[in-house]
Amino acid sequence: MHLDNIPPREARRRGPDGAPVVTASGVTKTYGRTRALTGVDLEVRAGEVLGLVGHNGAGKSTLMRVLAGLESCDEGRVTVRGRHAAPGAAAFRGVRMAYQETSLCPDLTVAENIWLSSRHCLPRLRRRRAAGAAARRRLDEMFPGHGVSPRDRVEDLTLARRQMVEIARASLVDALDLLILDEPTESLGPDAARSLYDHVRSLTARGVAVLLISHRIGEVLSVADRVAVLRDGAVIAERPAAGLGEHDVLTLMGAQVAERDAHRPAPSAGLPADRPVVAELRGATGSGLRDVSVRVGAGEVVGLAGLAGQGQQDVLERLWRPARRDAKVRATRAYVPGDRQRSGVLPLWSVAENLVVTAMRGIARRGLRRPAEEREVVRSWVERLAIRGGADAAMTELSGGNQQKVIVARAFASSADLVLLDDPFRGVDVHTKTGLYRLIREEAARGRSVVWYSSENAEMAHCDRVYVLRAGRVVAELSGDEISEERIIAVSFAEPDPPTAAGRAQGAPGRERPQEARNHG
Ligand SMILES: Nc1ncnc2c1ncn2[C@@H]1O[C@H](COP(=O)(O)OP(=O)(O)OP(=O)(O)O)[C@@H](O)[C@H]1O
Repeated sequence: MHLDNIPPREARRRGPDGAPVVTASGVTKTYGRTRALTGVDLEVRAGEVLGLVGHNGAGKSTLMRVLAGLESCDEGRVTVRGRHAAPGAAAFRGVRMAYQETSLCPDLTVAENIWLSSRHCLPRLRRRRAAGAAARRRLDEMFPGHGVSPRDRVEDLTLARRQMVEIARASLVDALDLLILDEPTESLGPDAARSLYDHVRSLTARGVAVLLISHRIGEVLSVADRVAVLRDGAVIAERPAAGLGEHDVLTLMGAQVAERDAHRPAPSAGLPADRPVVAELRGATGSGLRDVSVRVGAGEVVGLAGLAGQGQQDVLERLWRPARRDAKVRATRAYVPGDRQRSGVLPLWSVAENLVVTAMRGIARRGLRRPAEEREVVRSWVERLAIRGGADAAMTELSGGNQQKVIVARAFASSADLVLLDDPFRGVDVHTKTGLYRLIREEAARGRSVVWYSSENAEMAHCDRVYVLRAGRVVAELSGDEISEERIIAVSFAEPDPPTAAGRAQGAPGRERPQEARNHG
């Protein structure tokens, strides 16, 4: 059967729109002492988008795996179109899931990955070509201008492109009944996210059910027909999205809404002359940067903003490894990488080991480790960031958001004077984010410096100063009241200067860029 030909509704094995596709009844799931789900009742109906929201560790991913037939439950049952189905049963074939961390094999190509997960719908002969063609068609349809070739090795793709392939992979099946999207837009730019939701609408119009998990509550409310709120493993509310406000949802989730905008710095005008500079780039050029000058004062929180892929990671990289003459960094440094699966998490180690690994040296005396002091450091960070799972849990037992908290805690637990953050709060719930903003300001008040790239412009309001980058150049330096989402967007999209001959030769600005690089914001 041809992959891209989703049959017309009457030919599909689905009921009328609105009929339950997958239903969970009294589902309970425990991992050791952790009760991830407690008696969940939830129904996903044909032709609807059901939004699922909840704090980090609420049980969203666990519930998704149970609903997709990938995991068994301890109590309760899951039915597909009214019939009881055991995990792995053929009934789940039309239920597909796109994972937040992606499920792709990094050392295989895009086409090979597609063949692995969709081989039952592909011809046996010339399979690589068929898988490549199907992948390209679906990517073109979902993410115009994606910039992915079926021959690309997944490992070489950016986070955003990997996410696009993951979503396309999930939707490639001969008869899609339910598409589960776990934090699909955390690594995508606004254009790619818009394209995705256009596609979601075309799927629901054909009767496919979509389950959307996201911490971006505004996005959920604008896309979903219904919203279910999961709290500590139980569905505590299920409402139509129309008429629900962001504030209502956050309150149901248990977030302290009033605190959200606290912890903003007092407005300042630029870097005070008397503040020592701990790190500096002077006219940094090459590997993505073009004459970038950036200064970071002691105890300052400096933001890097602009559309994604405009050189922000290169600035962080240059401050992290200041090998060249144009970089002067006096401070000791810690780095929170953007891609936690590739370079952040030490998966075979416990939470405590992951957390203390950078602080160990500072805690040790005469080269000897001090286990009691290490345990105390770990305990205080687990408590401070409310890391669900505890110090002794294996890293892989933690939910995605809690893993991210450990990586942030690891950087701040070190004795580094300068903490470099590469979009660190992806997948972190609103309540935890509030705690992390407070943490950043507290650490800055103690004299620590922070350089922070965020794909969410609103977060930049927590910075003292912000450099906005475009095509590898700093196009604006904002401080105090100038820092606002609107201003950053305006500067990011302002007409670029006409390219110079030298610029054209280097090929940086003024050139057509792929969607992913152009549109993250
Ligand atoms: N394989 C596992 N082993 C042990 N505990 C687990 C495992 N998977 C999940 N858990 C625990 O179950 C709980 C629910 O985790 P889950 O990943 O479902 O949360 P979530 O709502 O998806 O969180 P996030 O928003 O951070 O992704 C957490 O306390 C987590 O530590």
